[in-house]
Amino acid sequence: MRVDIVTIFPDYLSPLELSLVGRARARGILDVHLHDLRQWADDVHRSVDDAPYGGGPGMVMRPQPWWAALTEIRALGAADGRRPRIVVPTPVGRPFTQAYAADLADVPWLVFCCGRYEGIDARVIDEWADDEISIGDYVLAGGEVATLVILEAVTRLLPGVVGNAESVTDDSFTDGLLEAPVYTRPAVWGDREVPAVLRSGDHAAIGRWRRAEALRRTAQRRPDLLARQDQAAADDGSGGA
Ligand SMILES: N#Cc1c(-c2ccc3ccn(Cc4ccncc4)c3c2)n[nH]c1N
Repeated sequence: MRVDIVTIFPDYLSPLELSLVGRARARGILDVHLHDLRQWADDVHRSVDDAPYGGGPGMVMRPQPWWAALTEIRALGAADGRRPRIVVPTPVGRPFTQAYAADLADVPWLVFCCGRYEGIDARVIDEWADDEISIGDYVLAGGEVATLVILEAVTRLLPGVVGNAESVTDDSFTDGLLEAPVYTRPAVWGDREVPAVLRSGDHAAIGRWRRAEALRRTAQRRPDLLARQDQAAADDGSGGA
């Protein structure tokens, strides 16, 4: 997978040199290219923002640098007919979910547009954006953190990245439920003991315990996920969660 990231703060993306994503890059599974938007700004001051039409607080990112940047980046694929999927993190985007991550993990070339200020001129979004994604119902100061979140969730799903493929399929949300609690040694920590079933070696019982715990946790913390499961079950005629 090739990933191009356009930002006025390239250093904000330095975590992509570390850990899971860093290892995927070192192994050639991921090919990340960072671009400073200012290199495309057409004025001597390299300006990327201007006052909003209609007034209001803050500044808006000018269309010209983005248009020039995306035109040049898209042209990289012209010779062999490749076209990138252009992703714009934004507070007004579609919610980012594990299913969305799985969708993006199948895309050979992603381009992330990291906005700042009050956002990017709407004409850029209208023309260029394939996906407008929000990572949650809170307000950030720009798209870089969201790009890191999205890219980590997508990279985990790329073949060969996570050693034990099962740990990806057993993820929270993959089956629509939150994961069961996890434990490791020692068996007793202070006055707390690991549930006996997990040390029983009875894999059927362990599976039942984990499913029950996942359902309990989901009902307690994310009843919306259960409702979604029940609706999906009703739609395909099978039993609920
Ligand atoms: N994904 C995502 C996001 C963002 C986000 C993303 C990109 C930009 C660019 C600029 N801003 C600042 C801003 C813009 C408009 N309104 C308020 C603040 C951003 C926020 N905030 N919250 C999320 N879940």
